[in-house]
Amino acid sequence: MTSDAAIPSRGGLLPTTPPADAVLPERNPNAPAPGQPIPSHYTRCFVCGDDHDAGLRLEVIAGEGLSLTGSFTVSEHHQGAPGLAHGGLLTAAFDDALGSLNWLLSAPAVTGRLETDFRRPVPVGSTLHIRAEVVGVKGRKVFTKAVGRLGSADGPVALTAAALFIQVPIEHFTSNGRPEDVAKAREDRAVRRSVENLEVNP
Ligand SMILES: CCCCCCCC/C=C\CCCCCCCC(=O)SCCNC(=O)CCNC(=O)[C@H](O)C(C)(C)COP(=O)(O)OP(=O)(O)OC[C@H]1O[C@@H](n2cnc3c(N)ncnc32)[C@H](O)[C@@H]1OP(=O)(O)O
Repeated sequence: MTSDAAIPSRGGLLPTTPPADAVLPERNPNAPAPGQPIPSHYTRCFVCGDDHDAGLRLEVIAGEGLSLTGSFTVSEHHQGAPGLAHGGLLTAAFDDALGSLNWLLSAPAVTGRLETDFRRPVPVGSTLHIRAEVVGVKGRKVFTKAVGRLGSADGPVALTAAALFIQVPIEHFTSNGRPEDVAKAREDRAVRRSVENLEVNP
């Protein structure tokens, strides 16, 4: 067996399950109330933005505590195999739904690690219902998990996922994004709302 030295390794998998000393912080009092929408963070976001012709248009609703639900309908733009959703695209939906949990903590964060288990094919035209929750926080690390069900909130399980988010300063976005998009984003209504919610100044 050969090992591919060109692909860097972190020296073992970093877990998406929280350590024993992780905590469950209080929900931020300024976060959307249970039952209220958690808005998109950027109108051009492929998953949650409304300014994207082929986007997933994920809609997210805050749940109790550090939880939320989300849903989107698979369109013909989202195919991998004929008539079936592309797996990577389903993973993108979970990335965003799990990432939206950070609104409840009101701290900007990016995905460090994301795992998805595909348990059932997801046909074009079906609606995927996601339930996601924070399972622990340690320092800057936010541990999360989610399930996706077909057709309804208690439909058959199609996917399960877990992710580790790392909290970052707002400069992560302003310094690393393509400058012209960052400049335009200062006027983006969804970004402005995010920045207000996150209580940070871009
Ligand atoms: C006017 C404009 C303003 C714009 C504002 C916009 C507001 C919008 C608001 C909200 C947007 C949310 C958008 C959500 C979109 C959906 C989510 C995504 O798709 S995000 C994209 C994909 N992810 C990345 O691109 C990350 C790329 N990676 C990095 O940048 C770095 O590696 C980063 C920040 C993740 C960590 O780097 P370090 O230098 O800050 O921190 P270190 O020291 O390396 O790690 C801290 C701890 O985390 C662990 N860690 C780091 N990376 C890990 C990983 N990949 N897996 C597991 N653990 C990891 C480390 O082992 C360490 O743990 P120990 O404290 O030692 O226990």
